[in-house]
This record gives sequence, C-alpha cells and structure tokens, in this order.
Amino acid sequence: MSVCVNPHIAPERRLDVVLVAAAALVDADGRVLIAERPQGKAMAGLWEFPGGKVEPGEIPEAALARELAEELGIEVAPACFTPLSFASHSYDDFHLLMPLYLAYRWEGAVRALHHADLAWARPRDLARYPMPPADAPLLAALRDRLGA
Ligand SMILES: Nc1nc2c([nH]c(=O)n2[C@H]2C[C@H](O)[C@@H](COP(=O)(O)OP(=O)(O)OP(=O)(O)O)O2)c(=O)[nH]1
Ligand SMILES: [Mg+2]
Repeated sequence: MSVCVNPHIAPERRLDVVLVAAAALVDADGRVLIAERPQGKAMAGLWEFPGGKVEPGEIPEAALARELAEELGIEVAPACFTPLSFASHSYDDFHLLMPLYLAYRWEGAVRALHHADLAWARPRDLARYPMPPADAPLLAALRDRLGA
C-alpha cells in the first residue's frame, strides 16, 4: 500500500471544524477577485477569497451572499454560486472547511468595505499574492477551470 502524506491536516488532533464559504468572483476578462485581510484580524495582510463563517441555521450559499453584501457591497443570488473545490486545513486552533464557489453574475460594483485592498488577478498570477496556507491547493483548481 502506498503511503499518503497530506501536510495540511492533523488527524491526530481534536479541533473544532469551522465552516467558511468563499467566492472567486470572475470578471469578463477571466480575472478573479482577491481581497487583502485588514489589520487587526487573524492573518492580516494576506490575500483571500471574500467570504466568511457560516452561521448556525444558514446554508453556505446564503451565508456567502450575506458576506459578499457585507464585505463588498454587492448582491449575488445564492443560485449563482457554482461549487469549484474546497479547502480542508488544520490550523493551530481550528480546522477550516471552506467550499470555494465561482460567481460570474452580481449586482453592484465591488468595494473594500472590510478589506484593506482588492485586486483582480489572472489565475496564473494568484500565486504571487501571499495567501492563507489553506488556499494554496485551490489555485490549481482555478487555473484548470478558468485557464491562465
Ligand atoms: N474568507 C476567507 N477566509 C479564509 C480564506 N482562507 C482561510 O484560511 N480563511 C480563514 C481565515 C479565517 O480564519 C476564516 C474566515 O474568516 P473571516 O474573517 O472571513 O470570517 P468572517 O468574514 O465571518 O469574519 P469575522 O466574523 O471573523 O469577523 O477562514 C479565504 O480564502 N477566504
Ligand atoms: Mg470574511
């Protein structure tokens, strides 16, 4: 039997699982929106996919629509989120389970209401931005789906 190695998970530890829904908004040129986490929050200065924690009783798509309204000032219909992939990553104090959805349609212009900055990046350029460690495996899925 081959040995499987996944440095992202710590199965020997008991960690609370935190469900976070995140979106890759894709513009007409195939670029993806990323957002810089603000000072004062964990992982400040790293670039992430907008989104946030799913609250008890919420489905992930509704949580994501709520978070994008709060964070970016846009309206996205929950039915417009297409599942792309997900991150499963053990941090020191919790285990992140984060579905990443694609979205091509929204109402309004994005604004950095919570973030330090916003950037539209080509999928091949995403790796140049420092991102949370959980996000690294998602970049290949974006390149595969969207092209370079
Ligand atoms: N939104 C988002 N969170 C990510 C990404 N990668 C990653 O490790 N995370 C982590 C950071 C946080 O520990 C957690 C989600 O946090 P968040 O700060 O977006 O949560 P939230 O919007 O609900 O904000 P808050 O209630 O904590 O203030 O997931 C990502 O690409 N996008
Ligand atoms: Mg957030």
